[in-house]
Amino acid sequence: MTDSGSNADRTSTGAVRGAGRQPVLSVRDLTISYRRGASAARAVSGVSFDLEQGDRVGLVGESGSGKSTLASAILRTLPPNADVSGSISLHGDDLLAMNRAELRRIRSTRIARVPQDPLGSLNPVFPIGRQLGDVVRAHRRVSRRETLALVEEALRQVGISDAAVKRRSYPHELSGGMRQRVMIAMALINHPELLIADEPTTALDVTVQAQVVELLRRRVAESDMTLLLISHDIGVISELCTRVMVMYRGEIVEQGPARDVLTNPQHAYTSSLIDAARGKPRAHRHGSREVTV
Ligand SMILES: Nc1ncnc2c1ncn2[C@@H]1O[C@H](COP(=O)(O)OP(=O)(O)OP(=O)(O)O)[C@@H](O)[C@H]1O
Repeated sequence: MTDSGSNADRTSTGAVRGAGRQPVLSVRDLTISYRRGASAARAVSGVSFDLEQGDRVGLVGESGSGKSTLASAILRTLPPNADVSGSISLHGDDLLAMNRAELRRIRSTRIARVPQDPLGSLNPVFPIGRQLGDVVRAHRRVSRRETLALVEEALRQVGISDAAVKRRSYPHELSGGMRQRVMIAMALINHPELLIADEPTTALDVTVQAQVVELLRRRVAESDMTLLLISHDIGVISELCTRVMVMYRGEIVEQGPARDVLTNPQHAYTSSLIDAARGKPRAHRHGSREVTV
């Protein structure tokens, strides 16, 4: 991850590591506003960063800081009332200029998403195996038999050992943890370069959360994938991420190696987030504004 616009100063380490290679994702001066009637509210303000191959970057920040807006811009799923300026490129390809057909081609094969709510993302009327198979066949010319083999392999890779049976299950027949495993299988089945996970464990029981975090960690490491993980949970970030970006009111206010940011935060807001995660909420000053987390 290289810094290009943040006001934190230790992010240059990523720039050295990525020198000479094209980043997987490059975001430059990204600004996003939502139109509401005659007015507009800015949700993301002049954000710039790079993600290099294999980077696992945690995006943290309080509710409303712009994390999901940033992720939606990268996924090209912003609502029609969003105005975007700046640039986002995926291995040099201009994501913001892509038309629908181009976006269909890159979704799942180059960029994929693990959602917060698997139930809302799965189709209730089809077995999960069929839904995984549809994702494969949307992008590859493979026989039914090959599709089935790929689906069962994908399910086994996320720890679903009785894949031949489980693939016939409907979403409502599975537990929340199982459904999230299915979503991870679906996100990875076409080997994307970049995985965006938006609060992937928030909707799960605490015990299942740990298993899903471990699964994500293993699968991302096995495939040397680039990960952008949005989370409020500093614990999840420290388990999964090598680097951290902190968003505050639409800006990236701090970024750097996870160990440095989480043990020695430079920005008062980041300290508050870490204290909040340790159960020590407190108020601090940010600029002229009083903030409580
Ligand atoms: N569709 C929309 N229309 C108008 N404003 C929106 C829309 N979506 C988000 N916003 C506003 O944009 C700002 C950033 O919201 P966003 O959801 O990106 O933050 P977030 O950091 O992801 O928050 P959370 O952690 O609660 O998901 C907020 O002020 C929010 O109210």
